[in-house]
Amino acid sequence: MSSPLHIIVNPAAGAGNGPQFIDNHVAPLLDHLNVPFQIHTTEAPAHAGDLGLAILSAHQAAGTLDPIRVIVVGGDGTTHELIEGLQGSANDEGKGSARWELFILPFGTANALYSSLYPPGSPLPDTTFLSSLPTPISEDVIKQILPLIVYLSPQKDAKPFPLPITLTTLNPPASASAPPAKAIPTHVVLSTSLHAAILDTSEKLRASQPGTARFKVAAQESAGVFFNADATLFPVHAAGGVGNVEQWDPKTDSWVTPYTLGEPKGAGSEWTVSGPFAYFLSTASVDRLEPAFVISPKTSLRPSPPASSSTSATHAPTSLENQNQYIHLTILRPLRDPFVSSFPPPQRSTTWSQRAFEVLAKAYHAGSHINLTYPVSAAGEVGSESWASEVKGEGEVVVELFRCGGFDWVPLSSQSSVVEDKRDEEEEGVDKDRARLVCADGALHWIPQGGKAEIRLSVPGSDSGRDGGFFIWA
Ligand SMILES: Nc1ncnc2c1ncn2[C@@H]1O[C@H](COP(=O)(O)OP(=O)(O)OP(=O)(O)O)[C@@H](O)[C@H]1O
Repeated sequence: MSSPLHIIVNPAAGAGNGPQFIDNHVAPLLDHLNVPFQIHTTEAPAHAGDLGLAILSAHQAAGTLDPIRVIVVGGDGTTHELIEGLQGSANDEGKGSARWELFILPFGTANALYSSLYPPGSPLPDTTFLSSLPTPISEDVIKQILPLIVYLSPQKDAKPFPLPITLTTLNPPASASAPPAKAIPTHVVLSTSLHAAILDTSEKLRASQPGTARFKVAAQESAGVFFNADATLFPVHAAGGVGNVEQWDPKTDSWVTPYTLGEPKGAGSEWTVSGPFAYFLSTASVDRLEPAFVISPKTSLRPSPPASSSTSATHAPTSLENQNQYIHLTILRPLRDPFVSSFPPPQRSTTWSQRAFEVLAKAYHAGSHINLTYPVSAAGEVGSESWASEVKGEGEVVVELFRCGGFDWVPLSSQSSVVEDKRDEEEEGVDKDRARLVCADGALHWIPQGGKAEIRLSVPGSDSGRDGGFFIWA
């Protein structure tokens, strides 16, 4: 008998209707198609990881070489907890680590991964193979089970994509004698600066504002904060080749050698990005954080369409892209703004805050923020026409978009130029310099004082059915 499909459902995610949806729609569908399955319900935070470990044990005890297939019914946080719980544990007694194939169903609040795989308006799949169901399946239900339909469809040429996992290590200063820190896995985003600060505030608002509106309230509070840090970007080193650090050039619509940074180091392959930063977000898997907020529009887990010319078909970065080997960074550095830097430090924060909203609002317009350029001359009133960003104009790009294989984030200690955030002062023992704040798929962590975060990418092999790691059906 083939291994069962496992369904991990989080009754606390999103509007809380995952369990009912499984009972009403998924279970009858699988029963009808004679697909064996087991339902596991999370009972508390982090329980998805324990459930994953129990599934792994049962799978190993059964001695099967099948992949472990799990339908995750929840938000990005539920998948994150499953992956985090399994980290370092998937060793199959020397036979290689287990291969996990995930089907994410969008029952969280933001559903970043699902809406990146299926942006609003995506074409619906052919579901004629479901026409024998006693009750016809509605379009609304189909839109929530798209990965499952790909898998269950009789056309069996589909296969899951490798899911890149970023591994973040929060290291104390080199002088500190601490045991090596355990890496934090993320499958959606790893961020610092404004995005992490927004999550920090929005978690505090979760009880009073369960919907996505709380993110906007939190953004108002932190949009003018400057985060003092340096980042170093590293190239991709993968079996598929080496991929240099590159920067998106909206004027030519192509990836090019970084052009807003100084000179590279490390034999020309490593690049330093000096702060202060306002926004710093990395992802290897999603182009959006919610259906309409397309913050990293060049990121996709789906292979790019075959290139028309044979030269570009064998080009290393394209193949690395198709193996999901790049981390994409979306960066805003406020002092690159000619208006902001023309003001004395006390007024920079409020000036920048308006720019930040101007830019991030454009992410809601199909990710068009990456095409913005600063006006060439820093004249005119803040908020006026001459202050506004242009689209692919003559000035410097507003958003710096890079792709790389990994990076270090090194917070610098608070300095007078940093706008310090005073809101958390009631928290005992926590340093208030929020450049040390890191958000890993919505979970917040602090980099030790004087230390740094090291972010590296782990991508499962995609050529052999028995390769371990996480794969995703879509
Ligand atoms: N039985 C439970 N009771 C309470 N909390 C739970 C339970 N099971 C899981 N959780 C917690 O629910 C939280 C929310 O889940 P999840 O992040 O998937 O949904 P979300 O926050 O609504 O959506 P998204 O992450 O897409 O924004 C998780 O962080 C998890 O720790």
